[in-house]
Amino acid sequence: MLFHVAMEVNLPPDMPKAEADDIKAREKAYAQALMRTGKWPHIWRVAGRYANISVFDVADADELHALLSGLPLFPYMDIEVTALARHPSAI
Ligand SMILES: O=C(O)C[C@H]1C=CC(=O)O1
Repeated sequence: MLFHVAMEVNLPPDMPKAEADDIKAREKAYAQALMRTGKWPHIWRVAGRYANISVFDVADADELHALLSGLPLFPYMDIEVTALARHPSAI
């Protein structure tokens, strides 16, 4: 099942740089591990914002929630999820 996921990151401006760098490094490792499994096949930076548009390919919304809530940056993200269904005109 495919989901369109929009993530916006809002790190506190007063977070120490070392802490922010550590979370970002753990986030990258977590995200790339999921990409290698095929569960996170697309990620695009939203130009001009600390945000991304992603596509997840998972069994259901419960699996998606488990993966998203495991993101190291999850406590600092606003996330919008849209379930995708096959378009009748798609070939
Ligand atoms: O940079 C981001 O968009 C946030 C997050 C999502 C994947 C990743 O590596 O970082």
